[in-house]
Amino acid sequence: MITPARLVLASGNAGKLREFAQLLGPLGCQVFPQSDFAVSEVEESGLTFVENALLKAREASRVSGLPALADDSGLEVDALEGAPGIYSARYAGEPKSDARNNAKLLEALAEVPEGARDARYWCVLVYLRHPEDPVPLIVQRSWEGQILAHRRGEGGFGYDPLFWLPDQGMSAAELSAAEKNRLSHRGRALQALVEPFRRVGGSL
Ligand SMILES: O=c1nc[nH]c2c1ncn2[C@H]1C[C@H](O)[C@@H](COP(=O)(O)OP(=O)(O)OP(=O)(O)O)O1
Ligand SMILES: [Mg+2]
Repeated sequence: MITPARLVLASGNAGKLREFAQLLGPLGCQVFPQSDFAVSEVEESGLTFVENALLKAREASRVSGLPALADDSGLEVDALEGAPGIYSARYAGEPKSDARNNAKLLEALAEVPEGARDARYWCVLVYLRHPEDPVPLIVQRSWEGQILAHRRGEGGFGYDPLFWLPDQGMSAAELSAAEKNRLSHRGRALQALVEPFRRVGGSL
C-alpha cells in the first residue's frame, strides 16, 4: 500500500490541476494546489521545460514547506520549427488565453496542408522533496498528433480542441478525462514518476 503523502502541485493551470487530481487521488496522496499557500507565479525564464519545471517546483516547495510536483509542458509543431514550444502558454501574449493561442496557431498554419501538420505535446514533471533537493525526480513524455484546421470537442484544456489523434479518430478535447489521462504526455509521465514507489509500496 502507498503511504499517504502530502505534496503541493506547483501549477496555476486549472486544467492540469484537474488531471493531476484524477491521477493522484486514487494513489492516496494528499494533494494541495499551490493557491492554498498563496504561491505566486514564477517567471518561467528557462530555455527548457526542465528548467521551468524546476523553477516552479522549487518556489512552491519553498513557500509551502511541502514536497512539490511541477509540470512544464507545451506543444511542438514541426511546420513551425518547434514553436510554440516552451512559450506555448504565452504564444499569443499576456494575459495567457487558450482561445487566443488557438486562434494564433490556426493562423500560423493556415497555408500548411493536412499531411504536414504533425505536432506533439511535451510534458516534463519535476518532483522535489524540499526546495534544495539536489536529486530532483524528472520524467518527460510526449504525445504525437496533428493540428486540425478547425476546433473539435469541448473537453480538456489548452490546445486540445486542435490536437488530432489519428489512432483515436478524435481530438484530445473529444476524449473522456480517463482516456486522456491514460494516453497523454502528462498522464504517462505521472504514471512513470510514481511507478517505482508503487512497486516498493513506498510513497513519493
Ligand atoms: O494536455 C494538454 N492539453 C492542452 N494543452 C496543453 C496540455 N499540456 C500543455 N498544454 C499547453 C497549455 C499551455 O499553453 C502550455 C503549458 O504551459 P505551462 O507554462 O506548462 O502551464 P501554465 O502556464 O498554463 O500553468 P503553470 O505554469 O502554472 O503550470 O501547454
Ligand atoms: Mg506556465
